[in-house]
Amino acid sequence: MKNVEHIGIAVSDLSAAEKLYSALLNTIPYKREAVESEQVTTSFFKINQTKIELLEATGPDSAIARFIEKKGEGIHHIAFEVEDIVAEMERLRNAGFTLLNETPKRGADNKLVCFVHPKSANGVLIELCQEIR
Ligand SMILES: CC[C@H](C(=O)O)C(=O)SCCNC(=O)CCNC(=O)[C@H](O)C(C)(C)COP(=O)(O)OP(=O)(O)OC[C@H]1O[C@@H](n2cnc3c(N)ncnc32)[C@H](O)[C@@H]1OP(=O)(O)O
Ligand SMILES: [Co+2]
Repeated sequence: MKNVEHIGIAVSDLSAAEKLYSALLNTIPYKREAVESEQVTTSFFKINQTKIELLEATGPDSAIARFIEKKGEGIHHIAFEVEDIVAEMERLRNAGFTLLNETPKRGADNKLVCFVHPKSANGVLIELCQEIR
């Protein structure tokens, strides 16, 4: 793992959350991006080497919609940057972690991503992301 790439926060109203986090962080989002496969729209703030990713569901089957329904708005996941996501997935599988996708999938912000089940990580949803070079 190289660094904490972003912290994902589930929000019900992305525009309202962007205004709030712009005031809180004293900066504005550097990008908004829809990820249709995840039924989310994301908005990214950059704070030096780490980012905040706000996520709003765009459909009822979205993981974000289910999360907010069950737990309300809040921290949804922690994403770590990795050099080689395929090798990291293999390492984690061999170490007994439950992965939520067999192969890396296209994420936001020009990344390949995969997720580790929260039950494998003390109740925290973990995302691995590798820059698409
Ligand atoms: C990829 C685009 C973007 C990016 O950065 O590039 C993103 O980050 S997209 C983020 C949204 N997508 C995902 O989260 C995909 C991976 N997530 C999943 O596959 C599901 O959300 C899953 C399996 C984590 C939970 O699925 P579901 O909610 O349908 O199942 P349950 O409600 O039965 O939950 C099982 C168990 O896990 C607990 N849970 C659920 N979500 C979280 C969470 N975010 N953090 C911690 N714990 C979570 C839930 O409470 C259940 O626990 P239990 O004790 O049984 O109540
Ligand atoms: Co994420």
